[in-house]
Amino acid sequence: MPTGQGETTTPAGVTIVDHPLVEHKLTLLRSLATPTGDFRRLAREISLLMGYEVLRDLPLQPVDIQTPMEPMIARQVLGKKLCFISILRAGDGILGGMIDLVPSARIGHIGLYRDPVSHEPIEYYFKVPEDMAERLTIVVDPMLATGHSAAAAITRLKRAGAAAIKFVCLIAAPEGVAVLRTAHPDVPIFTAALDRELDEHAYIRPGLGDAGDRLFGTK
Ligand SMILES: O=P(O)(O)OC[C@H]1O[C@H](OP(=O)(O)OP(=O)(O)O)[C@H](O)[C@@H]1O
Ligand SMILES: O=c1cc[nH]c(=O)[nH]1
Ligand SMILES: [Mg+2]
Repeated sequence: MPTGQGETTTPAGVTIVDHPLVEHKLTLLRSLATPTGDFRRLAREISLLMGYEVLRDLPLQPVDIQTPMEPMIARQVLGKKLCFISILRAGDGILGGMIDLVPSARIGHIGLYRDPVSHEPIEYYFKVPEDMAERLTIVVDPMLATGHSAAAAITRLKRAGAAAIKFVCLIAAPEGVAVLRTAHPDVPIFTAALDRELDEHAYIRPGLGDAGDRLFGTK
C-alpha cells in the first residue's frame, strides 16, 4: 500500500509539521469517507495545531498588568501586527483555526481560481489591510499543487507592501514547492504533508481531492 510520501528529505525552506495529532487528523481529512461537516472541522483543527508552530517566533511586547498578588511587567502578542491572508475559497477552511489563536490579527482575502485547462490562477478579488509593510503576513491555502496560485498571491502581496511572509498549507506537491521556492525564496513554507506528485490534471496524489469542493460541499 503506498504511503503517499514523496521525497524522503525535506527541501530547504519547508517545515513539515509532523505532530502525531496533525497526521492523524490529516488522515481523516484525506479519506473519501469523511463527510463535509467533519472535513470542515478537521481542517480548522489542523490549522490551529499548525498555527502553534507557524507562529512560534511571533514578537512579544511588554505590558504592565496587575496579578491578584502584585503588579508585573508581562509580555503579550500585538495581534494587529499580524495579518492572515486567505486565498479564496479553500483558504477560508484553514483561516478559522489561525484566527482562533490570534483573534485580534488583521485579515485579508485574495480570490483566485485555477483555470481548468491551463491550471493558471485567475484573480477575481483582492482586499488586504493597509500598511502591509508593518505586518507579519501569513498566507493560508490548504493545497500547494503547481504552486502558481501561491506564487501569484505572494507576488500581489509584495506589490501591496508585504515584506515578511510565510505560506501555510495542509498538503504540498514537490512541483509546487519548487515553483514557490524559486519565485519567492524568502517565503518559508509550512505544510502538514509533502505528497508524491501531481497528476495530469494538476491534482495532488494521493492528496485529498478538491479542497474547496470538499469544504463547501459543492460537488
Ligand atoms: O498550486 P495550484 O496548482 O495553483 O493549485 C492550488 C489552488 O487550487 C485550489 O484552489 P481552486 O482553484 O480549486 O479554487 P477554490 O479554492 O475556489 O476551489 C487550492 O485551494 C489552491 O488555491
Ligand atoms: O489536489 C488539488 C490541487 C489543487 N486544488 C485542490 O483543491 N486539490
Ligand atoms: Mg477548488
